[in-house]
Amino acid sequence: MTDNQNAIELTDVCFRWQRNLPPVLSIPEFIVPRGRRVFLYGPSGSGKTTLLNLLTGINVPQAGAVQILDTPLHDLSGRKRDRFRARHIGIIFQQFNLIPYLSVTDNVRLARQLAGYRHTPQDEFAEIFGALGLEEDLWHRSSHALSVGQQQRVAVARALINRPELLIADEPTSALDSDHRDDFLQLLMQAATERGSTIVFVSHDKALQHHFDDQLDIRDLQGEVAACI
Ligand SMILES: Nc1ncnc2c1ncn2[C@@H]1O[C@H](COP(=O)(O)OP(=O)(O)OP(=O)(O)O)[C@@H](O)[C@H]1O
Repeated sequence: MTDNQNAIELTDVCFRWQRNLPPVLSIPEFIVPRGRRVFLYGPSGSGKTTLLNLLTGINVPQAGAVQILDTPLHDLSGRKRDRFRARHIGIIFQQFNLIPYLSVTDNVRLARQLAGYRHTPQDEFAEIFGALGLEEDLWHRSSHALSVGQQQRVAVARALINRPELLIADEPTSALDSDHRDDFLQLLMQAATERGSTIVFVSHDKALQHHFDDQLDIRDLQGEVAACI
């Protein structure tokens, strides 16, 4: 392993969902330097979520290298990838994936436990909840009893509690009205920037792209990869 300045390095990646189908992703090279904030867009079905699944090690490509934070995910077992993801990557899903019967705090605590931390000082929860504007009277409420905007903030708190080097977000604003999207994104960016996280953010909403350093069409990543032909 080499210590370099890139958070993400994909080389000659080929990914198919099924052997007899054409590849969904054929990416000669994709590099994101550490601390960079990338807005990723492209038409429906173009492979954005599939790419995020490779970056988080949920899936591995049939060919090529996926090097994340100096770690070759393509060489790791599923169990080691799960462990790496829990410790180093924060993920915000489109549907949030909160556990409805757990409280706000316990939803976030779960991310700490999955990453192997046995104890989390209350201050750490208070800090991230405060940064995201989650008032104290919500901290012990079940997440099913929250508004969509509140659930979204809890999902961000859960993604950031382990101070992840890499933050991955898949359409996290699609359930918000346009008035709340910019506010939400500002909170998200501020909290992530304070933690020095690299961000890859997928959205169809081009109005959000000015918050980011780079705007990238996934179709521009695709190219010829020998193992894919
Ligand atoms: N689990 C799966 N099994 C087989 N094919 C899949 C699977 N998931 C996605 N696909 C296919 O892979 C292609 C890319 O899908 P993906 O979800 O990555 O696109 P997307 O760009 O994220 O789309 P959207 O903007 O609609 O969310 C599509 O043709 C889709 O049908």
